[in-house]
Amino acid sequence: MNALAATNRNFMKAARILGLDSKIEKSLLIPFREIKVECTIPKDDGTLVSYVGFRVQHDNARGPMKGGIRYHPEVDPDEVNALAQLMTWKTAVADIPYGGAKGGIGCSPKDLSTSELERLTRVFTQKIHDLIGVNADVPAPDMGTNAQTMAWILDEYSKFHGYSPAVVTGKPIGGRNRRGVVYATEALLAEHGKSIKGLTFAIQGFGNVGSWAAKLIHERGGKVVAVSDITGAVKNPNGINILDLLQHKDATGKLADFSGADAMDPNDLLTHDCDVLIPCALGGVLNRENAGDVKAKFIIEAANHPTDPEADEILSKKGVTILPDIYANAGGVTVSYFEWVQNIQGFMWDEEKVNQELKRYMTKAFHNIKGLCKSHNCDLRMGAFTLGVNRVARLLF
Ligand SMILES: NC(=O)C1=CN([C@@H]2O[C@H](COP(=O)(O)OP(=O)(O)OC[C@H]3O[C@@H](n4cnc5c(N)ncnc54)[C@H](OP(=O)(O)O)[C@@H]3O)[C@@H](O)[C@H]2O)C=CC1
Ligand SMILES: O=C(O)CCC(=O)C(=O)O
Repeated sequence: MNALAATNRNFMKAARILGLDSKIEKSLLIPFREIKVECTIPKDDGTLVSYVGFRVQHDNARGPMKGGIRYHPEVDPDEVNALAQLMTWKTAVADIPYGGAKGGIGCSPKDLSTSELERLTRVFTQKIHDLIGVNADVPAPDMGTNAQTMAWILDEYSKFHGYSPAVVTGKPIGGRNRRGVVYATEALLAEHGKSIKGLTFAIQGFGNVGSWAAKLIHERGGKVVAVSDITGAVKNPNGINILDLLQHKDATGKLADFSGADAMDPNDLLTHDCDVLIPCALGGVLNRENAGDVKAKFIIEAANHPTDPEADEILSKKGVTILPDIYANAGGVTVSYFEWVQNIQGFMWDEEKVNQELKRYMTKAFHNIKGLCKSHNCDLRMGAFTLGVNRVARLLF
């Protein structure tokens, strides 16, 4: 099922639980605005190449629209739409004053030089600069983009509007705090009388999100027994030394050929023997083909929409507990909110305050979701969706 159909299906399920009026349902399914732009740049050898960029602004009932920008060959309008809608529910679940948006460019960032990426980012910004803004729509990194991409957007945007640091988050200053997935995991495990220490973890993706999750789990005494990226996968039943693996990836750009673990087929990562599975890469990776073979008892959706609705049903029948994306990875946008607030106020927080506040937001959201699971007798995904959808819908009309 495509990402948009799957996201709409989850939204409709939540709308039915909440008894939403069909007119409100319809207005929440239709995005506020969809932008599609042509981005042509000269390559380093002087030849011209054209890309298509998207920004979907889903809803702004709760505040400026917020969401990442993805550079990936599979970026398409339906997927960006789905991701933008998920941002609306995610920011509402986290209870931060934002709506939802998402953007992307259909390109292979690894095949572009740094100066080509810079030109592409600047052209994209030129095309959308009058539709984003500190109080309108605030981009951030997602797959294939990073702090450098955000710095280029800020610089290009500032040429048109004056220096406006709060127009993007995930900028280089101070780096990006990525403890949210681990705080969410701890909240779920505590509910089941467990902790990270001593449990086994398999992690798909070793980029911005996956490498941080792996590092923090390793630091807390969890055993990361399998990790994959696009170049391959590695496993070690005794636990991989993640600090060594990070050094290896830094030095070689890949996980493959790491001497501290055995190579494995990346297709087996999601069904690897472990207590907790954390998808941190693409959407739709858990589907009816592989869901029946999943061995983990817990799935933490650090990626956006990694589980399609058919897999959701299969996994639920198997008794697997899924911590849904709109809560599990909400730490990223919550820290974006802290960055935006600091930029607007011109007042800097220290890292301890960021961590404390993030933990407070994540813990509160978890308890709010659990409360709704109890009152609606539903799973965590519907607990999170009903929480998010209701917080938006109650502001309409
Ligand atoms: N960045 C953020 O702030 C947030 C991101 N997310 C979501 O988390 C997920 C990951 O994002 P992020 O970490 O930023 O992206 P990155 O681009 O930093 O990392 C993606 C990782 O996934 C790997 N990967 C790509 N395709 C595959 C594949 N087919 N099999 C295994 N691994 C693969 C990449 O491999 P390689 O390293 O070899 O390229 C890379 O390690 C996305 O779903 C994103 O939407 C959610 C919330 C916030
Ligand atoms: O930090 C942000 O603003 C957005 C992060 C994002 O794109 C996501 O949560 O999927």
